[in-house]
Amino acid sequence: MPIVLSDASFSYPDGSLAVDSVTLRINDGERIAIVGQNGAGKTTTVKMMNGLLKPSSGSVTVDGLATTDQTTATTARTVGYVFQNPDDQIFGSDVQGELEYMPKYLKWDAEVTEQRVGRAAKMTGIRRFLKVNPNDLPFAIKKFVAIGAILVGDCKYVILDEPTAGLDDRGLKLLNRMMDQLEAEGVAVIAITHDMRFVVDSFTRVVAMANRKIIADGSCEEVFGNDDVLSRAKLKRPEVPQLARELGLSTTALHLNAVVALIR
Ligand SMILES: Nc1ncnc2c1ncn2[C@@H]1O[C@H](COP(=O)(O)OP(=O)(O)OP(=O)(O)O)[C@@H](O)[C@H]1O
Repeated sequence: MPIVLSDASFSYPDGSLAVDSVTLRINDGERIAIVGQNGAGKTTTVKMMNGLLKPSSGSVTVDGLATTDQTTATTARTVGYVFQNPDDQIFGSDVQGELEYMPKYLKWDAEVTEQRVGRAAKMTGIRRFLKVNPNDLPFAIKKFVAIGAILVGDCKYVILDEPTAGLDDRGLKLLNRMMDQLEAEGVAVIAITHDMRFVVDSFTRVVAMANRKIIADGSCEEVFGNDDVLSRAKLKRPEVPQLARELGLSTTALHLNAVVALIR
């Protein structure tokens, strides 16, 4: 069962329209990158997916249930949302406590809690920091604590807001490995990102937003091959496909090995 936004719009209480009539379907186990310039409406769109915001008009359903008919807490159990800034999410005094917050709130038994916390800590590479205060951790590790706290739950959809910001190569590898594991488990990953290299390396579907609307929804090849979309969404083509174009080799090659093969 999917997440379906149908002509969903959202206006903030001050009256400003942030998302204008967006229609989008996210299937189980999909990987989708949502891209577009600041203020395009990306964060508002994903907050509608997990019930943090309810559409002002149109509808948002998660596995067939309208978010307007459910509490945010109920929708958020199916659609996890990892905030862009871990400091907006983390409040536990140690990492273990942070990871155990949801199980305690939902009164899971000790065995299930231990198993889910262990799995989330392993997937996010934070096992050796369980006794540490998150505020004493570097930003990148704190980001993984924030992700881990969401993965403890049994979400079918995980939203990551700017997951690569502040990550080095090691963090990026860990993030990709974690996304591969989620994909293998049939969990959909929806990421908002300004990192176009991450998009071409790690996603198959790209949704581009501009001026509160979706202006493109397709494969990386389709979106990064479309000059009109790139200019309207103010996106920069990643270096490798840009180089392939400038050398007159290909308008669709995205990865270095494809470009090297063309040169050879
Ligand atoms: N709490 C709010 N009150 C009023 N307007 C808001 C609020 N939050 C966002 N907006 C406005 O809604 C529009 C869409 O914002 P949104 O945060 O969804 O965009 P975004 O694409 O996620 O941007 P960014 O990449 O900067 O996070 C913007 O014009 C923004 O100024």
